[in-house]
Amino acid sequence: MFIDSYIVGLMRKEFFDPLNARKTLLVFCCALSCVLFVQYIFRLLSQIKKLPPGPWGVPIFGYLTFIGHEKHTQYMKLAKKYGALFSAKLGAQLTGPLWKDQRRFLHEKLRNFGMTVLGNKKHLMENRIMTEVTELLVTLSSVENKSTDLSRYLSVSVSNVICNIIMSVRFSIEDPKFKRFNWLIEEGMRLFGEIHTIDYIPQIQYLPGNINAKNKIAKNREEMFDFYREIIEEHKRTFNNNNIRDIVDAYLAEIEKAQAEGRDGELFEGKDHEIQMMQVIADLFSAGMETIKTTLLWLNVFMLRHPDAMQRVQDELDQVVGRNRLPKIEDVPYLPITETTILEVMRISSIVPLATTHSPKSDVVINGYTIPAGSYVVPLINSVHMDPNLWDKPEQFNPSRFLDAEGKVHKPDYFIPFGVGRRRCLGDVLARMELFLFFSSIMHTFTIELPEDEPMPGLKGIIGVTISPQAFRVNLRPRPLHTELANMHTMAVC
Ligand code: HEM
Repeated sequence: MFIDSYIVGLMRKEFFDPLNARKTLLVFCCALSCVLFVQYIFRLLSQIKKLPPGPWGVPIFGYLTFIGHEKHTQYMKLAKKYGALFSAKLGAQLTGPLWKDQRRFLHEKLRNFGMTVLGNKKHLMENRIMTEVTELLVTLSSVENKSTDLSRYLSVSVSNVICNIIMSVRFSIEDPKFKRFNWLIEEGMRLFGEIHTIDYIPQIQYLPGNINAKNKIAKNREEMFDFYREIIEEHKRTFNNNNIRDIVDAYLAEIEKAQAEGRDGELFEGKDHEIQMMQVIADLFSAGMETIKTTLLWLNVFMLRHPDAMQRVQDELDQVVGRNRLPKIEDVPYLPITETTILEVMRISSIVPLATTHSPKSDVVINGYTIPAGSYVVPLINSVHMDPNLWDKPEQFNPSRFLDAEGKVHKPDYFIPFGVGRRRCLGDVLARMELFLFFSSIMHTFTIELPEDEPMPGLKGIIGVTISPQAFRVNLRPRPLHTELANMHTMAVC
């Protein structure tokens, strides 16, 4: 109302005196800017008042300059200071329908390949994983009683599980393609970590260091895509709609169906089908490989540091599974000590300390605070897992905290290694199967010991996309074997 009447007055004066009118216009613009600025400040202040408490930071960058490399540790300090729900100005981004379509599609296909806890199909996945577990045990038995770095053996076995599901490919440990592939992924994760601030302030992507990193990422991505392209071409040559072998085949079938129905222009929002497919393959591979390998490494670190806990797992396996076979998924309900050991290592290591960035589409009110539409919401997994109000002595390794009074496994709602809500981990079922089968089989076949002159691995992790343990070595002492395991060892000796 005030501004409208101001404009009317100005128009009249300008009509009679053109020289003065310019000055008046200038004054008007200044006054209008002041009014708008004051309005903006009022709106901002009232918005800030409704936000959860948090640090102010500095203009433009907000709190970003204070976060540093150890984001999760810094956020944990803020959570201690400001409470479970706090805000820090960093930026904003929204997700779109393409993600939803891809997630729905992948979820359904992964279930078809056995990523399910129910029905007959669960054995499909178990069989795929056990092929790799057995192969790993055979390889490890050739290095038993020698100081060994488990990381490279686990890398290839875990990669083979996910590669098999995605594109029916297996690698051998010495395969130069596999080594290069692994190197590209590791470098990609390191480079992404280096330039993560671009997500919040896109303008800084043009700084020389960031341009270099972005160019390297693009070059590496192209090299990986060349490999995927070859795989897709091979799948196209051998495609049979009645025998869908893996995720690549499932995508090819979907594209063929969309073409037949005349809606291929709509598929993946009309984006290039092959590029979409390759991106999904790349994402699934990196999400499904690094996480499992890292958790298995932490399991070994904790077993080295707590031989009594390892002994309890082995005693339980001997009693329930016996010495004639390897553990199976159907044994899980009878192996609470083994299961809670895995859960406790997942809690205490929180290998994915921050979940992905979520973003509400409209304003959301929580505990009286308003989270504005489009703001970043980052669940702090490790803060929740280390909260002394939720866990008794959270710094201590104690698998029995997951056991109830009757000795049954109990997972509280605030145990969230796979995140929460609609963006919860897509691979949680596969992850739980893999962790159980790999860990229990290694424990059943070997005792993990620290080689002479090797330091005990510490708990301070290396920060990348996941938090992984520092390099360490183990001695694998074989455990007395019968039938199935004995045959496996004979194979290794041959
Ligand atoms: C110990 C193993 C794993 C852990 C701790 C883990 C953890 C997580 C977490 C915390 C998220 C983000 C969830 C959120 O933002 O709320 C996530 C997302 C995701 N994970 Fe996992 N994950 C594991 C294994 C796997 C495996 C084996 C796969 C392969 C199929 C996988 C595929 C994915 C995908 C595709 C997403 C993105 C989901 C989306 O954005 O909709 N993860 N994971």
